[in-house]
Amino acid sequence: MPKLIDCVAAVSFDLDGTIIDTAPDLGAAANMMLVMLGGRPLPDERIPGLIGAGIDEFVKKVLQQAGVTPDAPMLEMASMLFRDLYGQRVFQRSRIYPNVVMTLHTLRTAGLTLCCVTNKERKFAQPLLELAGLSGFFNALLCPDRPEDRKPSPSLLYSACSQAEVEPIDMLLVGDSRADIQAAHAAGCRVVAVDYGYHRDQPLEELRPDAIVSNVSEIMELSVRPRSGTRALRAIP
Ligand SMILES: O=C(O)COP(=O)(O)O
Ligand SMILES: [Mg+2]
Repeated sequence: MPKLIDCVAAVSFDLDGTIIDTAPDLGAAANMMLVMLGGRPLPDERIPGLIGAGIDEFVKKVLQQAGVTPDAPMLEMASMLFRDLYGQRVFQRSRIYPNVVMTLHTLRTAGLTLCCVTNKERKFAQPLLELAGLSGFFNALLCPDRPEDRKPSPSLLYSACSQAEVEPIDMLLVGDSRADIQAAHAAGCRVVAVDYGYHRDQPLEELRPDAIVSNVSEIMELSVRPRSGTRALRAIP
């Protein structure tokens, strides 16, 4: 059986919860924001489940978890404060997940085009990848310029395919959330989910990703077998 990785020409990686564990810095900025607003910090373990739909949504959930239901002006002020605090520490406590560097290196060396497709704003995603030493691996970084472009919209993946000059079926997305799987299906891309990200409480199996792995390096070992229908190949872990 052929390997999945030999059946695609490009691979897109989600950022938060897939290649970098950003929860420590997001949590630190969130807790500084709460304290500055007169609240109490949240326990670290509450942070990962709040990440995934962009900063405004993250800040809203942080405030709600802290017992505050923010009105629009308060949310705007808190989001500004958070952006300022997070911008000062995007890669202080955050860590690259195991085998990510080796996997990106191997895929690039094999001639695949690599994209980073994230709901994170570019002004944080770009310096984060640079400080982590990962930006050089990626041919393109796709971030939502408009809220409606966020995954689960296929919009960013369409842009990634266009920049990589590949058809959607020749693009594999690796991500940690339901939004990643839904975006890939909507775009017609293949998708592998990682099980260690920020959405461990959300069942990923029922959305039928092509495979679920516990380490990004496993994507290089997945096999595929022919299948009828438009999604002609399916990975077998
Ligand atoms: O910043 C977020 O909200 C999520 O980012 P991600 O799409 O890289 O997981
Ligand atoms: Mg993610």
